[in-house]
Amino acid sequence: MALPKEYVIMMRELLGEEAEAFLASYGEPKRTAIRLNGLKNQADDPSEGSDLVEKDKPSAGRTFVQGRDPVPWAEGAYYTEETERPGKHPYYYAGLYYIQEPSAMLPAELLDPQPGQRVLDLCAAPGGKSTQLAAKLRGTGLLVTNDLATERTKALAENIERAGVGGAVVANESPAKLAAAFGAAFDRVLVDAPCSGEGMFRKDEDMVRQWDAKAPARYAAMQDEIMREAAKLVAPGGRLVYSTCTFSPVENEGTIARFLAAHPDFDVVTTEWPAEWGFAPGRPEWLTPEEAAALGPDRAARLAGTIRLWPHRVRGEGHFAALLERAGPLDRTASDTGEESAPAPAEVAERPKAIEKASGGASFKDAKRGKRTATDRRGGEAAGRGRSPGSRDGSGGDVDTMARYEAFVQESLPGWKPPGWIRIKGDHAYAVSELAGGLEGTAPRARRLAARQGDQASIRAFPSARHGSQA
Ligand SMILES: C[S@@+](CC[C@H](N)C(=O)[O-])C[C@H]1O[C@@H](n2cnc3c(N)ncnc32)[C@H](O)[C@@H]1O
Repeated sequence: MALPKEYVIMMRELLGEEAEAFLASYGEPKRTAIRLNGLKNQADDPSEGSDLVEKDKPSAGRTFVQGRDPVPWAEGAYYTEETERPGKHPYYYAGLYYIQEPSAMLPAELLDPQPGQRVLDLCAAPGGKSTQLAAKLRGTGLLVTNDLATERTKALAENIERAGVGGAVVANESPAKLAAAFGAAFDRVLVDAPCSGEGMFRKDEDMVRQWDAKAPARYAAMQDEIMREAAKLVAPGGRLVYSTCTFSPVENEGTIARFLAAHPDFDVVTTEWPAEWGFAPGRPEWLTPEEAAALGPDRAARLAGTIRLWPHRVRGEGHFAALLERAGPLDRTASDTGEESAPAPAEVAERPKAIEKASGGASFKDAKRGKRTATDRRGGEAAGRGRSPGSRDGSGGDVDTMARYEAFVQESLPGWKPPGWIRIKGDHAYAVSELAGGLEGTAPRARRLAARQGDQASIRAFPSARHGSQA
């Protein structure tokens, strides 16, 4: 593979004696893998949860991975051959697995969301890490999955839907707008940042063509801005993973150093991994003198707790990941185990102040009182009485669709309650998680975002259950 000259010089300077082994890795095949979707590869006994790989009765997805090498750092992930085409298999279209580069599976593992938590994936498209995070939530809690690029967000929404994710909200917003809408509401935040992509040269030769020596500095400025907003979204005691698929220090240790210097309430969490996986520590000595001075020697040394994945050391492509924690007690509103269902609106008494504030307070009080808007109905309640079929409800929903949805539930699913409140969008009915209260139905600002979307989804709420127009 022909690498840019300046890139080779830069990597030789960084890696010294190790550079030859690193450069030789470009002659090796790229690493490929799939990750079983824990939300769909259920074992026969539902009480067995999503601990699927150890079970005796293989689901269709598990049959597909039999005999393959597991990716050791990722739950339910297996290497594939470079020549295979798992994207053409019906199981892929059924959402039984997701095709994901093995190193790219590390950030979600590091973030390690627990069932019941509120999780934000800020730069999420096309959704590899979001689907992984969703599987870890096991249908509980809330996943807000966002990307700034509209076209990419459409692919993200499709992947979330194919994976059968419940309780998710897909957003197409700037981090600043999300920070204004939600505040510090998330237990876990992932920033899988746009980057110069040096770690993906073997996987995607377009990345080689697009690279130039100024790219790392350009991306670093973008990363600083995203991280500034991301910090506002992390709850006290919450965790933030920052990851890239590049090697340049200014986008990795540099971004974390600049972030920590500006956010004394965040610190690096050091994790330990089996030596045979080949993970390497971050390199504080690669900071610029300015970055090092702004952070101070003690905090700079903490950067050794970040993780570098080098293609000549791990069975995967190039990656960087940093696990950060915000100081303070984590004030969980959902249960720690997350096994209980989400509270009904009248019970959401311990909703974080940040959401309450962002939603203007009044609507939250309405929710506490059990008052509902036109789109905030549970199955079985009457819809659109006194309104002509086809007229719009309060936030762009179609009253006729709501009526057909309710008739369908009454006739075909008597007694069934959706696991959230119902929002009508076009000819679909979505059950929106109660934990998304700051976004839909309670937050006037965020509701405006959703309402102005036209046919370009700005915010799409994904259901735990979804019913088409035949409803
Ligand atoms: C490395 S990719 C994310 C890959 C994704 N996490 C996955 O696992 O499939 C980075 C993403 O950041 C998005 N992006 C770029 N600038 C952004 C910004 N300011 N805010 C949010 N997302 C942004 C890009 O559109 C791109 O989809």
